Amino acid sequence: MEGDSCILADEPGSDQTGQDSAESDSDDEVELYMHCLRAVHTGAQANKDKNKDTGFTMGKRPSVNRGKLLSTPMPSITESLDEEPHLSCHQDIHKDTDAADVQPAAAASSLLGGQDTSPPISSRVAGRCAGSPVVLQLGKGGSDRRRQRRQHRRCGAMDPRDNVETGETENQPELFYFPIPEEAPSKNEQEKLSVVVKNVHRKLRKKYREVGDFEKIWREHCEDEQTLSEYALAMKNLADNHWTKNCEREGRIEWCRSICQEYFLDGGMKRMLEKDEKSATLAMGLTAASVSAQPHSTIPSSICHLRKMRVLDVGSCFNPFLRFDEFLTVGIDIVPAVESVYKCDFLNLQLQQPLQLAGDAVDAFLRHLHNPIDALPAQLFHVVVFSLLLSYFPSPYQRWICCKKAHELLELHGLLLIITPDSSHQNRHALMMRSWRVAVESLGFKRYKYVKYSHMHLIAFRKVSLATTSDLVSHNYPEMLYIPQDFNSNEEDDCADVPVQVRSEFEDDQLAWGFMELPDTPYDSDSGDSQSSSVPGFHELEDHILLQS
Ligand SMILES: C[S@@+](CC[C@H](N)C(=O)[O-])C[C@H]1O[C@@H](n2cnc3c(N)ncnc32)[C@H](O)[C@@H]1O
Repeated sequence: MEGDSCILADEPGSDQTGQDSAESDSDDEVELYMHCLRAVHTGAQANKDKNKDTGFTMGKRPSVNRGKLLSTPMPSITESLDEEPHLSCHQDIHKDTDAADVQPAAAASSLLGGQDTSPPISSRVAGRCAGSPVVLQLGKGGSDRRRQRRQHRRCGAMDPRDNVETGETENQPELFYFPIPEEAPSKNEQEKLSVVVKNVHRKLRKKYREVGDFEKIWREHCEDEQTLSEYALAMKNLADNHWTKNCEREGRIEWCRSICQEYFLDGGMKRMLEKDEKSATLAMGLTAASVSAQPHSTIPSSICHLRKMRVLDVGSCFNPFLRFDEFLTVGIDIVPAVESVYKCDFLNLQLQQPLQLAGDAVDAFLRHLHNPIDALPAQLFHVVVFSLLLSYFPSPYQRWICCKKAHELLELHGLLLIITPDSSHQNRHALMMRSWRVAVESLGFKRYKYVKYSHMHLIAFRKVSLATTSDLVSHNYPEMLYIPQDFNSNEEDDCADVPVQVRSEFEDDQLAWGFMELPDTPYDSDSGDSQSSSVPGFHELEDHILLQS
């Protein structure tokens, strides 16, 4: 899913959204395509059994897994479903399992018979999809053809005139190519892994709600090595085997990288400082001429003469930043999933006096840290990353402690990058994100960038003051770092050892298609630029980032 939504995030209005292909036939084709996908996803086993009954010998059929069309992982389709309501389509899918199961192979045989006369629309659908082609045979002629296709679907997609053994047909029908996404077989595994991860979060929240004492709960949690190891393995597996394949374009790690590049290397920080200086001096009543003469006096020399950006990745798990040369990365985690990550509980990390060393020496210090890490000097890093970290904690106060620590660990003008999961549309949790902003800014940060991807918020804060400006007595800042799950007491009921309900594939696709309609709108808080979206109201679905279907 990440990959899908990313299309809009990065290139709103690009033709990858497929708007140009919403022609009269496309609705039906998309529906058929869906139908076909369901059949392939869910019907493989049922196929075998049913074929025994019907005498179909699918095993003899030439494989349809040929002629890969494109390497893009997921189809990019925005054509709306046709006039049949989704629900009935869904029901159809179940009703027509028999037909759907056998249809692709029979049709594929036709393709092998050399009757490839696919019209352009088919190649457009196919051309934007990955995987192996499945061919559906359709009758000839405009509306007749459409009627026939509907009939075809309702009565069971197998055309009685087709010879399922040879794949030959009486007429010479048009052939439509419908690809099968390659990730289908691994989807179950992905779901299971995401359930492992989500259940850990849920259990923690449940305990917190029951016991209330987050320090006690946290201690017990950190001692539960088996759960933690399972979690780490599941996260690594998701990252290695699922996300890398699915989320080429909307990757949070790439986002972090590009923000750092832009801010530190491409003049982003300089622009921000100029702006700050202008605002400050204008506020003091100076003229524009004297404003432009203000020096950026506060930039630390380690940033002025930057060799590598020093990155602290908290909750690193599998050390995703290690592969980037421009970073000197220190990954920490309560349960490292790879050797290069240091074991460290950030919540209990001790902070020491800043090092008074030259840049080289600081880099050397970072390269020779001891495992596990219990303490670190303040003002050591240019970047602190919380990627999917804060929502792990059951209490807003823990999130707050983390942000406060990040502030202390950052050099002046350093960046705190926060990524937090949320699959709802951009405006749904606007208030929540606003409260996060106020809370984090109260610590001495200023928001630099914000973007909503399909399944997450990504926010960059820059450290603008050495002192923490928060006033805990008069404000409730920690509580402001809330997430919707903090208030959802039902979510954990009985979840302890029961797999959480997973969306059906149909729901997945509805969601996916819905997201493709959304313009994603980067928001630059400093410039105030935002193209806010008017978006449909999806219901809240937690942590879909873990299930980037
Ligand atoms: C959802 S995973 C995110 C992994 C990775 N950052 C990513 O974006 O894919 C959250 C990680 O935070 C780690 N974590 C949770 N609390 C932590 C703490 N107090 N200190 C360090 N790591 C922590 C967990 O062990 C887990 O590996």
